[in-house]
Amino acid sequence: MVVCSSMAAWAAAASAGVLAAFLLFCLQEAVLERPFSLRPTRPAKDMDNIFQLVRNVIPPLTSKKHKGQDGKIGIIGGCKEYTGAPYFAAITALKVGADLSHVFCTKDAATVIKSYSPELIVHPVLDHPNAVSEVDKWLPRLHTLVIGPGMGREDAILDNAKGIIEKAKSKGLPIVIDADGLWLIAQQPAIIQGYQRAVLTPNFMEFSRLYEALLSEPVETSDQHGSVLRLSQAMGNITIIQKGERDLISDGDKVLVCSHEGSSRRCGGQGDLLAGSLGVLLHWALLAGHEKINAQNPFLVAAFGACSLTRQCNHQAFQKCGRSMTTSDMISEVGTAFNKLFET
Ligand SMILES: NC(=O)C1=CN([C@@H]2O[C@H](COP(=O)(O)OP(=O)(O)OC[C@H]3O[C@@H](n4cnc5c(N)ncnc54)[C@H](OP(=O)(O)O)[C@@H]3O)[C@@H](O)[C@H]2O)[C@@H](O)CC1
Ligand SMILES: Nc1ncnc2c1ncn2[C@@H]1O[C@H](COP(=O)(O)OP(=O)(O)OP(=O)(O)O)[C@@H](O)[C@H]1O
Ligand SMILES: [Mg+2]
Repeated sequence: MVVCSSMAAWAAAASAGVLAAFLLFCLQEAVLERPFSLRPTRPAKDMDNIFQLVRNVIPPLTSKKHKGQDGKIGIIGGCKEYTGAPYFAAITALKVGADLSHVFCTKDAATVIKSYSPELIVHPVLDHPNAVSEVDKWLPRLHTLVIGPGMGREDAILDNAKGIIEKAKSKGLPIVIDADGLWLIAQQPAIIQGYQRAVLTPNFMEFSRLYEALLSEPVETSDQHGSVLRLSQAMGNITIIQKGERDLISDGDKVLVCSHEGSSRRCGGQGDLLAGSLGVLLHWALLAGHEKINAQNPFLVAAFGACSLTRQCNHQAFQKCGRSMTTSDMISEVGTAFNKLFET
């Protein structure tokens, strides 16, 4: 599921004099790569079976819990043009296993999003003059925020998103930043730089924008591992998922690769599904505690879980629908995909 195929990573490991160790863990199903680390590269056997680490953080379903304990997720996004993206993220959070999913969107988008699903709680506040305080009231009751799907790029909304991020940071809330949230971060990286309870989930374009903003040079496309590692370091070791043919995940120290089989169908909305599932898995990974994840970085464990789940949903939906597959078809697969990967 996780591969070591980068020539650059190979060369870096070899030059560090640890080729034997590198070869050893390349042979295993799931490996972790530490290319370009200034410290000696060493195999991380404790993270070899990362699927198992994801399984370990899944909360048991028991009769002793009350509503909310398995996750209350907030999505910041949804405007006149984009109502699908926040819906995909919010409904995926519920289908993965969160108890409550809130969407904070503009007034225009709220009725539309509500009409997609009675399961979502929708707040038409994002273009309100008091948007930041309206959302702030809810933050103590949320476990994770996902900021950006379908948010749009209007200055007033981006300003509100900035204010919401600041409030969330002050409360130590885990934050996923995606889509237009990443547009904001590319303009003003300091908003999130150094806040290690955040995960950024850029697609190809979003990654390029962030990289150029932070490192003042174009992305080195022949060196994907090094690029994601450098960007994470420049962001102050925030976890970054670079989505693509293979998903590269880095916390500035390690690089994980998720190449779980998906399909060649690239309909819009798959990234939104990833962001919503990540919101829940982050909460679970942080709640589980160090022992359950062998003292690994919970943000890496959750990120790997969300990438593999998204790709498995894509794979299953494509088997059924082929070219007509859309993100809604993927969402119908969340339950079985989750079971197959993490509960069997
Ligand atoms: N149903 C809905 O409501 C949905 C709403 N969404 C929402 O849309 C908003 C904008 O998000 P985004 O991702 O479209 O914006 P951005 O990052 O500027 O990329 C746009 C352009 O980049 C290019 N491009 C992309 N990949 C590339 C590659 N590998 N290699 C090369 N080029 C590549 C490609 O350019 P093109 O080929 O069209 O010229 C693409 O069109 C945001 O709010 C998001 O949440 C979506 O979530 C979908 C579902
Ligand atoms: N070429 C590819 N082959 C296989 N899987 C891919 C490929 N490109 C992206 N994916 C997968 O699709 C998912 C979404 O990535 P993508 O780059 O489409 O995000 P996005 O552009 O933000 O999507 P959205 O349309 O929701 O905004 C990720 O899980 C990623 O692994
Ligand atoms: Mg996207």
